[in-house]
Amino acid sequence: MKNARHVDICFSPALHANYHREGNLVVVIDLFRATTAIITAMANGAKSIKPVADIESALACRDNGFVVAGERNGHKLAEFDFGNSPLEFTTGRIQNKDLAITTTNGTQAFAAAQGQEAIAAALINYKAAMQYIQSGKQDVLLLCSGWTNKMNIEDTLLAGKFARDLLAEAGFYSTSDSIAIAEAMLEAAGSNWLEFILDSSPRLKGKYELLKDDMAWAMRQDIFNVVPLLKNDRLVPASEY
Ligand SMILES: O=C(O)[C@H](CS(=O)(=O)O)OP(=O)(O)O
Repeated sequence: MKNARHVDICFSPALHANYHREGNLVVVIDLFRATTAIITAMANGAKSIKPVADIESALACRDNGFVVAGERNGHKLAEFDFGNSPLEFTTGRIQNKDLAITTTNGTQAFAAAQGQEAIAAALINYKAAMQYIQSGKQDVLLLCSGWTNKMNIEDTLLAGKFARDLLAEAGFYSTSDSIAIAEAMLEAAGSNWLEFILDSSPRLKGKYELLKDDMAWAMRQDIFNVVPLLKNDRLVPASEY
């Protein structure tokens, strides 16, 4: 379709090479919790955020003046200043700081997107991320961080919401089965995503006590208008949307 923009969903960073299209915009999604945490940190004044795939490289960033955030399997790592809870990134702790962050899944998705135009998206910056996507001309790849290279429910729901809203507009199309899968899940979830997620995912139900405040934060829509944009190896604010 001439001039129309293709929309696709990749359910895991491990599948990224199969979905990549030259020059596409990669929208990295990690609702629980990496992109929600990154957006919160940037909205609260972080100067830049460097997603780092491995623990040693993230810690080494301290030598270059970064504060560091590190999490694996939901738990903050020893020696790090922050874990992966968005609620930790308060203005008092993060304003004017350069942050390096490594997490179980989200920072692996940014590693897959390295060298491409990539933004961080969540529900908390949904409208701003949509406006950023709409303002471009490229094909769009919604890249779910998933869980340890597998598909997960929460990122699929959010990717389905972006896809549905983009495809409702003129100028976007898709040929991908991923869209039908994500939209069917979105339909099944109805309006109470958190209830649906907890009912459907033993993994997240088991983590509910640990993550419940962060999950509630992640479910809030459009509280920030910042869009973190990957420039070289760091996320910086795109313009305000
Ligand atoms: O801590 C997180 O939010 C997750 C790990 S898990 O799903 O809780 O095990 O990391 P993320 O990279 O944000 O998916």
